[in-house]
Amino acid sequence: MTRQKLDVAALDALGALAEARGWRAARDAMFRGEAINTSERRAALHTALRAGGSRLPSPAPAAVRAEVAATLERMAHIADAVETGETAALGLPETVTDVVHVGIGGSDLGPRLAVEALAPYHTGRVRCHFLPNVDGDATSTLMRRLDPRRTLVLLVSKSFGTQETLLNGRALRAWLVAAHDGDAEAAARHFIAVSANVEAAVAFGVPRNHVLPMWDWVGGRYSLWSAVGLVIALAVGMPRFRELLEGAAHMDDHFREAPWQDNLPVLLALAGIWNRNALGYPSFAVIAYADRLRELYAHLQQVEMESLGKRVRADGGALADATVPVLWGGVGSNVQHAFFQALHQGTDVVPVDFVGVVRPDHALADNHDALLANLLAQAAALALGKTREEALAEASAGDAAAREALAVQRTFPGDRPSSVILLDALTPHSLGMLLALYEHKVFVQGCLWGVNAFDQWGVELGKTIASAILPALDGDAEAGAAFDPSTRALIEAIQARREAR
Ligand SMILES: O=P(O)(O)OC[C@H]1O[C@](O)(CO)[C@@H](O)[C@@H]1O
Repeated sequence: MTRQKLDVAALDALGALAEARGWRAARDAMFRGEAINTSERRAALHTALRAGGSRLPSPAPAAVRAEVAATLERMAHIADAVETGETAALGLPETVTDVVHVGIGGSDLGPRLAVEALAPYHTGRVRCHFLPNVDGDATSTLMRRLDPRRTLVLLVSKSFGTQETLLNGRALRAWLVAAHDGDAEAAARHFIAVSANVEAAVAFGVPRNHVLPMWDWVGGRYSLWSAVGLVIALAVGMPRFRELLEGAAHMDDHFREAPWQDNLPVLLALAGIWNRNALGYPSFAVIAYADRLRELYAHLQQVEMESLGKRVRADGGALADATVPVLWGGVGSNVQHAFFQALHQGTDVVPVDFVGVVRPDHALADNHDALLANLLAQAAALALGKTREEALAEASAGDAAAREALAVQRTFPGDRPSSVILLDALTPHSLGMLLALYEHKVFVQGCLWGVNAFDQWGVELGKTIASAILPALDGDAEAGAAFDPSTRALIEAIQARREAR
């Protein structure tokens, strides 16, 4: 259900634009595995990862489908072994009670969201922990709390070159080696890696038969459907993981079959384009009225902003329009008591996607009714607002001038757009559908804006500078001299305070 500020004529014009930009041909090229990620000369074939759950024949290359099937089999062996406690047969530790998933960005956000969202489906065989950040706080806390002999570490990095992941991996390796009295081989049994760079994972010390593949045709932010999602399979079991894939595949089928007028990803995309380009709204919020979807907006931040945060067209030409709005969000009803004031009466209009769940996984019906009532109320309040006359009728105290002043404060402009997405229940299947819905929304917007939604050159510069700063922080004066005055001053301030201790 949407309350977008679009009339039929505007929607038809946007649909005609999508048709003129060839969204259907572009979509089919993606599903076929053409190199649509032109700057990296790669396919974007995340849909092939879930094609097994599709009703439609997959146009992805047979070799790709075979690799996907083989990898799913390997994941199933591992997940089944963890569930039955027969891990030793796979060269893993005899007992596994805890799994630490080490990875960042796309190698973290999607899997973490899914593991949290599917809590009622957890088998309970293992506890799952996530270690995305290079901040040593979380790493050292985990090393204090967990029993290394019963811990399985998943090193998840498409490139196997990500600083945060490698540093945490090294810290955990040292912890495991120490727990095995210096026996590196025994410690290596605790590692599984998921990477497109198998040789780097092996060089790190992960046994070759513990490395699951990734491929250059899967973007990090689209990778939870691959072995990157092994932690999901460990948490909920492989049959549930396959249901997640199936849900996504059903959304793929809908995206492939439905005309734009009925096509949910296309309609979401067109509403977003209208809000951004016709109405000029600079941001967009996703509010889930479900605690278990608390990480949804964070995952979508990467899916939308890393994909569409581009300032030139895929062919290098200048863009005609602004691209991705800032995506932010949180969990309702908590955020009603935080930033909703600004959504209702602030000077900027922020379109909202409300995500709700009709049937909860608990018996507290009163709580759930209140949750849904809040969702519906917020969408209605944003749309309808409250006129000055209505506010005036409510203001009883004081003289006419005071009542008038109060009424102005209590007026809501309304006419603020939102969409409501309701899941029947939060299951592996519906979660798969929801996440694929947004992936395809992004695809359509990329198509209309003419940008490459599958590269992310904008994250490279900071990484390069951080590598160069490291030796300067360690006291290499020559390295420090190369930086701009602000960076130099900050490095010196940090060094001075370290020395002062
Ligand atoms: O899986 P990797 O190679 O460690 O990369 C992690 C993340 O880093 C990024 O490249 C951005 O820094 C993301 O696109 C990616 O999901």
